[in-house]
Amino acid sequence: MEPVTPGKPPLITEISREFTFEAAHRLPHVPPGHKCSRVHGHSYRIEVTLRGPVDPKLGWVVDFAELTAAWQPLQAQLDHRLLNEVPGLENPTSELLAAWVFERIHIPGTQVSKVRVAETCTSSCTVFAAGT
Ligand SMILES: Nc1nc2c(c(=O)[nH]1)N=C([C@H](O)[C@H](O)COP(=O)(O)OP(=O)(O)OP(=O)(O)O)CN2
Ligand SMILES: [Zn+2]
Repeated sequence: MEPVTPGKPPLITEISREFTFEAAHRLPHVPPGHKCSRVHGHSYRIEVTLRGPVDPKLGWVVDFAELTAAWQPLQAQLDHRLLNEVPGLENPTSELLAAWVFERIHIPGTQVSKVRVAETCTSSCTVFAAGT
């Protein structure tokens, strides 16, 4: 149940956790000569955000550790890989990687509301659940 203060709208609560992994990729559909057509690597940062009710006794949506546990199988598929070889990531742009992660994290009683992928310090992509 969400915390409610009389006279104020109920709160929407989200929790987030950032994960990191190292991987190589190349972008197969960029124009000839584009630097990203060559294999190169990134230190990826992935932020996963969950939305859900705050448990009235525990005072949290879910333990952050549950988010880490849900992430672990994806980490195993991504870390120190050539992303183009991972099923579903044949064209591993930030946009498609964010969607790939979004579709694979499920925690009962919560909804993944957004996934942010940062390939570099200055570039990132965020995908959101429709209607949020
Ligand atoms: N919309 C997107 N644009 C680009 C993506 C992407 O996934 N979505 N990816 C790339 C490449 O992966 C590239 O490695 C990252 O590009 P860029 O941000 O240009 O990285 P640099 O650190 O090399 O930036 P400079 O400003 O050139 O130093 C490209 N575009
Ligand atoms: Zn790249």
